Amino acid sequence: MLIGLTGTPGTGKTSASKLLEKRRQWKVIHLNDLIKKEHLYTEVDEKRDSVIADMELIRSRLPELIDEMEKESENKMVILESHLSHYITDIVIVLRAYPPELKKRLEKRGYSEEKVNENAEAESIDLILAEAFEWCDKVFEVNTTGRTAEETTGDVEKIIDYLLSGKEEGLKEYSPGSLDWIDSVP
Ligand SMILES: Nc1ncnc2c1ncn2[C@@H]1O[C@H](COP(=O)(O)OP(=O)(O)O)[C@@H](O)[C@H]1O
Repeated sequence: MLIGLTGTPGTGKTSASKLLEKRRQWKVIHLNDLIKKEHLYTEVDEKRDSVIADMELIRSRLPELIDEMEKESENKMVILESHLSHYITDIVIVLRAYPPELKKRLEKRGYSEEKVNENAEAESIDLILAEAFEWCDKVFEVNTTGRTAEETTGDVEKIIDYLLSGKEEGLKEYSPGSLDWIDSVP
């Protein structure tokens, strides 16, 4: 089973996925690292200090890698961690953070004011969640606001355990669409 872990930068995808690798030995593909390592991008965006991912190349590279990892994975489950993962997976967990809190996290990470505001703005209009609805069959939402990275990891772990056991009815608390942060960014 392939599960996407997506969300605006700073919502905690890397922290949660790394904790799950440690805690549960689950297999995780950190897609943004793979894109850079295997040059799966078309160009470098100097201004934004990022790369423009080549989705065709990524889509052609992932099946083989996922196959390999599913074979190594005891429960055949692989997490694809990236703010792009909802373009690839059918099932996705969207991490959310109240934009003013998200801004603090990104400022702490040393992002430029422009990049902080751009991401806070995207989070306030539910951009990633809307894309996830468009691209994915199953969407779950985890609000990380005011919680620790460990608590967020526990939420993600609970969703995945329920999915693995086929008991999705227990995941009502993670149904998306209850957050409205449209007015949270001046
Ligand atoms: N509830 C939370 N869940 C995840 N990360 C959190 C949380 N609260 C604060 N953080 C902090 O926010 C930052 C999230 O960074 P990271 O995991 O790299 O996010 P992403 O991979 O989504 O860009 C980390 O410094 C983390 O410690």
